[in-house]
Amino acid sequence: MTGLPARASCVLVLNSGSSSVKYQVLDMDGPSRAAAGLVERIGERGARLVHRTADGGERVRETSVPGHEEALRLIAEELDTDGVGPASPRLAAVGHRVVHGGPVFSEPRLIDDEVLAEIERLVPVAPLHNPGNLAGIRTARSLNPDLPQVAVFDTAFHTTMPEHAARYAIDMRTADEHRIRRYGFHGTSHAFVSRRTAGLLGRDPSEVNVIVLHLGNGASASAVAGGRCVDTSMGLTPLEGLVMGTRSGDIDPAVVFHLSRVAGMSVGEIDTLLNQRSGLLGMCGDNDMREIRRRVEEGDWAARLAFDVYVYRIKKYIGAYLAVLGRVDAVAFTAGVGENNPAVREAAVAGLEGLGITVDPELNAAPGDSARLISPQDAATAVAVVPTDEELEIATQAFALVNG
Ligand SMILES: Nc1ncnc2c1ncn2[C@@H]1O[C@H](COP(=O)(O)OP(=O)(O)O)[C@@H](O)[C@H]1O
Ligand SMILES: CC(=O)OP(=O)(O)O
Ligand SMILES: [Mg+2]
Repeated sequence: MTGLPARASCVLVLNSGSSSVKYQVLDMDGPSRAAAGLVERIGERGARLVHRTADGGERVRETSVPGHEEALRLIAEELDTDGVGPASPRLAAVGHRVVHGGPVFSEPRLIDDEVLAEIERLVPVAPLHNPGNLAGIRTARSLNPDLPQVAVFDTAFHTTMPEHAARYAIDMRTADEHRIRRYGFHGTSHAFVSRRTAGLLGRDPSEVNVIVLHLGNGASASAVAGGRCVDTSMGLTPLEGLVMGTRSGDIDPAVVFHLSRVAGMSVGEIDTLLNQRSGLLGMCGDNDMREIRRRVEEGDWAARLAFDVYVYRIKKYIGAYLAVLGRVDAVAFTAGVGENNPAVREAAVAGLEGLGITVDPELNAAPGDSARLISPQDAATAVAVVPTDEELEIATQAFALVNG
């Protein structure tokens, strides 16, 4: 990366999970990707870093990574080699994905001690996510205390939800005292994808209604009216809604009482069951859709049932959001499963032809890595595959914030 001018046009984006850190450096002059990578299995055996350079090169390091501090130090070393490390004058900011922003944060925020303390207070409602986000922020700050750190919240896009969509029908005083309401997550992705979908239709986001289906490891649906979120499937925590890799999504809350009273499970055990041992994994032993599809093709009964429950839930949300929006211009599939799995897309809209929602089998099956329509040309509602780019969205928001 020699020959580029040394000015602060780059943003380092960190998506710190409990056992992994995904990162990218984006040069906002392009925008173009200056570097990207992943440290996985932090605190476990077999930890490794995979670093990709702008010219398509790859460097892999297999080494012990006991915690986030060591992970970020490794990342900093690799980025230094490419001239875009945390001390480089080319960096304008670090943008952090923060999953839970609670009721306070509806916009990206420059991180100070107060913002950090609030993210910490939200750990109980995002136990799988906020602790990793915090570790990433603290370590990045210590590596270069002078570099602006910006938090971009998964919940921010959903703060436009009306009260009737955000409220649970429970005792109002209890709800308010404990800030219990539906917050929604993956908002950075829902915002990016709904906007891109409008672009694909050649229309302004303010004119179109879109149902976005973000189907990754975590999965959520949103109803977006004229660029604003009016409902989404995740709630107080990222457990509500669609069936996910390891999370149940919607269940009768009385299942929790039953597991406690009848099965004798503790709250912690039930939490682990619903968040980490349920969903696709709990139903068939696999949470990777590629593996599940392979098993379905072989006639595996458990994989078939898990698949059917997964796509049936998606279909129910499409129907619900059709009712919420009144008129739907497009249904957009995104994230790992949504972008790559034609069988899921086909099954999720099967039977909705009467509502104007259907896919063209050939377009749906055709591989591709850019935003594209997969519905028949004369369809009333467009169905689209729209790759998400949460990192680009985070970098864009962080860069805009530090540049006033
Ligand atoms: N080619 C593919 N076909 C089907 N599923 C895929 C494919 N590639 C990735 N996936 C699915 O995407 C999931 C991960 O999605 P991703 O959006 O990367 O999740 P996250 O960001 O939550 O880790 C994997 O669990 C896998 O099931
Ligand atoms: C909020 C959430 O579920 O995030 P992820 O998909 O990264 O687990
Ligand atoms: Mg993701």
